[in-house]
Amino acid sequence: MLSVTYATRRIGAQPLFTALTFTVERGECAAVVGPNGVGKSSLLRIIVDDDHLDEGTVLIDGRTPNDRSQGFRAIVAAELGDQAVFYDSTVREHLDLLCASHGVRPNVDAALIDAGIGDLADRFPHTLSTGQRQRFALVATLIRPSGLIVLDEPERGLDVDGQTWVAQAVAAATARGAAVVMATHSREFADRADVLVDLG
Ligand SMILES: Nc1ncnc2c1ncn2[C@@H]1O[C@H](COP(=O)(O)OP(=O)(O)OP(=O)(O)O)[C@@H](O)[C@H]1O
Repeated sequence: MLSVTYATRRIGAQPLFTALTFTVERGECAAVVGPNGVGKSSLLRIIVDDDHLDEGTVLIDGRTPNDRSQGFRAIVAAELGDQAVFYDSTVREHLDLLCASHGVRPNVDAALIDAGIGDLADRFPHTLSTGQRQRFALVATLIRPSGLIVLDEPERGLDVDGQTWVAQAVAAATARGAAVVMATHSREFADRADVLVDLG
């Protein structure tokens, strides 16, 4: 599903990572780990075509990332901590709109209940707490159809129950055949991953 080959990214003359090579198959979860500033988010941004490699290749289902392509956007679902929201649409309305744009009608309320925020469906996203908003952002990423799910520190801001929910949601996604790649500072998430990409 995701193939990263001899990938090198530099900031100025300074290499972030060099000749990085790994693959993530459908049904697998990869954890990208390493200290602050080592290049985890940069790698994820390259995968979603929001940044570029200096050398090497990233292929998703054999194709170079291209966020202008509808086909690419249909396959890749990402939560990189930069979620924008409409000020006057509720949590449920955001998810209904997102699902409609992907041509699906899942049970939005059930997904919110599963994420522990079933009581927040009629709230505006900007009124949510940090952890509630993170759960909402993750539901938005996980509820739509996808083949590759890209998550930047999904544990960010979450309490223990929230982290347990994310772990279960990621396991459910891989069980249905999606590939997941996540940057994480969670030892537990890293230990559970099928593929470990250590940039440290
Ligand atoms: N557009 C940019 N211009 C200059 N420096 C950048 C740019 N993007 C990233 N960097 C630098 O690249 C390095 C890696 O950043 P990145 O966000 O990928 O790290 P990270 O491993 O995700 O860190 P953290 O664990 O803190 O989230 C940092 O030193 C960052 O300042």
